[in-house]
Amino acid sequence: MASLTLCSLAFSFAVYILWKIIGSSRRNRVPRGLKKLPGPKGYPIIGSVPDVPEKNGFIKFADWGKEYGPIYQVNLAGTNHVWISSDQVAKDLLSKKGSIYSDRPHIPALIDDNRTSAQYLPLLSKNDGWTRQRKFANVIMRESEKALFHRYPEIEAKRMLVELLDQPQLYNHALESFIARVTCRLAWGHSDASDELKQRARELLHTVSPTGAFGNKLPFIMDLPDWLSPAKAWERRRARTERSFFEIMQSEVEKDAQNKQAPQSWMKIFLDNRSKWGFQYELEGAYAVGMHGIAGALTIAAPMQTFCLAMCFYPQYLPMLHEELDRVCGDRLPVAEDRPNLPFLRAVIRECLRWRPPVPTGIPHELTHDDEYNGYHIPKGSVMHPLEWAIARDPIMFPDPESFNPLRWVEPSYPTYQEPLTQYPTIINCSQFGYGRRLCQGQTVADEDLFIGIGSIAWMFDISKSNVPSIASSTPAYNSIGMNEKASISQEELNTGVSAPECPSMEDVLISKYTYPGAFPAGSDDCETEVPQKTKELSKFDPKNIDPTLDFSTLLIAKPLPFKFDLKPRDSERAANVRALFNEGREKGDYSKSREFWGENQGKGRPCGWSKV
Ligand code: HEM
Repeated sequence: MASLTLCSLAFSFAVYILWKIIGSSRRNRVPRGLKKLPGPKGYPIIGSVPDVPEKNGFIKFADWGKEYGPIYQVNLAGTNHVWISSDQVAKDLLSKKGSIYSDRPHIPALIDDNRTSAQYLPLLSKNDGWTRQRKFANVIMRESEKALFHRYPEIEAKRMLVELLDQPQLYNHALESFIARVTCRLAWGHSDASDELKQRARELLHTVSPTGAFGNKLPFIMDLPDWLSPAKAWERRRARTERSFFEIMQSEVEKDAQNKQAPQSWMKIFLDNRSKWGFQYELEGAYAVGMHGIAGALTIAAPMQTFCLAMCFYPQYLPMLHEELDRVCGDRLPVAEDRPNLPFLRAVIRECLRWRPPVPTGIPHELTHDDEYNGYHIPKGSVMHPLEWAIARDPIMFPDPESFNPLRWVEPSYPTYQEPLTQYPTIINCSQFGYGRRLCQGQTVADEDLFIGIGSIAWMFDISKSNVPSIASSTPAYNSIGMNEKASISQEELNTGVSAPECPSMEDVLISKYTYPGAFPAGSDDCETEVPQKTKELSKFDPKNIDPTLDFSTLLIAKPLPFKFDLKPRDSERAANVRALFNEGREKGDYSKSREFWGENQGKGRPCGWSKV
């Protein structure tokens, strides 16, 4: 049996390698009169894979951009990847030639083909499924924007602030929960499933990230039977759980709608106009809505975490933000209508996205026909990366690009300044949302969440680098309905050190990424038992030399890893007001408790449930 297993493994691997060699030699033929794009030479078969570090690989790609120019190519395990570090080149190709540059590459680690299965809109090929789902997405986004997102961000901001007051050391958890609850309400009308949504987002991110699932590194393992391939079995369970979750959510909203009790949501819009969308089967609507939920839950917390980081390392800007917020809002929290009057808040948000782009490598497009650019040949099938990290660091457009400087958006002497200040700066249509026909569809949701979320935190708190460990808020953690009492995201995201002396030090937290993250219940006292152990891999990494503002997670959506800082209410009156507002909301039934979907231990050992990531 064992030898049979080994033989089939060796055979699959050999076929895979042969296929890669044939494919790559075909692609290497450059038509007469054209040049090959420059780029690193790499090794036979595997190309430049060993030269790309797992951590902050985007910096390596940006460095190659400085060496080889604004467009270059790299062979990664037999696939031709083209990296673009200039906004102009990205526009010339991905936008102006959108008809051939708008496909998506295959993601081998997914159990169903991302290009054709109509499950993952952001990953679909440029086909009919993509067209009809994008049309649907346009409608749901327009409707939500018209309704000021049903004020969900403002409602949830109060709960987030109370969580931050009570347990500042779990700031990452509070920020992630804020985003997941708003997105959950937008998708299905209530926040009950926000923990589940976070977990679905987390697992999917692992599967689709080149540095995540094993199946993306060694695609042939996805062709083996499940019993021979634990990574494939893991993915099958993830996909089954995702489908089941989306089905449950759809059928619940349908039931509520029949009883005339369904609040406005993207799902309700789908159900109210079912025949209009042209979806092929009922579940396509469940996926179209669910995927927007996941896309939101994945991305928007990253700039909020970056905001905390920036305020610690560039403290000169927080008083300016406080001044603007106090002048415009006084003793109340910011609301949607304040947008035209808060240009500096918008500048800070815009700068967070530029300084630390949430998707630093961009989401790749695939080229469907051979093309030519400035005398260079770009072969069909190339995976095209608008490298956000480098694009946002163009020194002409962004002088002193490594510095966090929101003034570049509000002072006329900077090239990025734009008027009128009632509208600009804005994050809408910035390069961090991509290019051409695949432009991000959730921009307005992200804009609103960040405006209200970051605005509320800045209105309420002083944020500063932590020098001496201080004691957490004297108010005991709020443990009643509506507050989040359990872990729903990884240790990496929860295990922060804000103002909690007994929690792991920053060094411990840095080291923690080398152990596999597990759940760390919010509110649990035994931080010490969770201090991660050093592992062998630590030899690759010296925590003492890392720039703390560059300590990011390694998946496709890069988030600053938790770090230690002080988060203190600016005055007790604000804190009391927000608590009173939250209590009022609770009494009205505005805040529901998060719900478990898969039974005990999040479905451990069952066909559906949470998987370790
Ligand atoms: C700060 C937050 C966000 C960032 C930085 C971001 C970034 C991106 C990027 C870079 C792309 C790929 C664009 C391209 O291929 O050229 C994308 C696509 C997409 N985003 Fe976002 N996004 C964010 C929030 C959201 C939200 C809140 C939603 C939905 C509620 C969303 C839904 C989508 C969808 C559906 C696509 C796929 C479009 C397509 O492939 O046709 N995004 N996003």
